[in-house]
Amino acid sequence: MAPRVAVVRYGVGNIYSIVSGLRRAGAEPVVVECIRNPGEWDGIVLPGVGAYQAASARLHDCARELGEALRMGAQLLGVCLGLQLVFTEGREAGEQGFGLALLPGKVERLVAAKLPHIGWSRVHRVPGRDCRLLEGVEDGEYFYYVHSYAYTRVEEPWVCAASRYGETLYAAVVEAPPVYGTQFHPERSGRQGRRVLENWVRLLRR
Ligand SMILES: NC(=O)CC[C@H](N)C(=O)O
Repeated sequence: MAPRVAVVRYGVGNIYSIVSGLRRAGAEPVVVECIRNPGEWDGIVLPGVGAYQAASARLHDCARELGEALRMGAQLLGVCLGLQLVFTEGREAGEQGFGLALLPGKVERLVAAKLPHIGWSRVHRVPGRDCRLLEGVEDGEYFYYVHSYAYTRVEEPWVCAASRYGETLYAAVVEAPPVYGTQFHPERSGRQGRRVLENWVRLLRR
């Protein structure tokens, strides 16, 4: 039985590449506006397209049920914007927005000559930290990014891999079970991205 995964649609961008990536990774993805039946889900994905403020406003409408689903055993995967929404707050377009605060800290603007960062960057594990999403992936592999903001407290124990863009070193992979996230887009990162999704799906109860 394929694990059931809710893909929360809060942004305006195309989420169907993450839906097909999850299906290829062995899950049964269902696009939802909000989490209504917390016990129904083995996994919840916060996809990575859209603006922080709009997404956080929509997501707060179902933060309670999302938290209940995690308490009932669902695993969370935040992708790009979705990872950013896991933290306490984010700053985008000069405004302050509030995330789900599942992990402490804020998302900040990258320091670089050219933004957004659109393209492939190397992802390096943080030495000594277990990174289940990167199992079977070579250290220094390239993953695809589209962002201007990131979580930069790479010294925190839940950051298990990092990338650098411009002058900013930032979290590429975050793991604090049942919360997982990637700043890159695994669904747009070829075979190594597919492996990341397979690793996450494998964590879900059957
Ligand atoms: N892909 C995205 O939606 C990017 C997330 C966020 N808007 C950022 O610029 O970092």
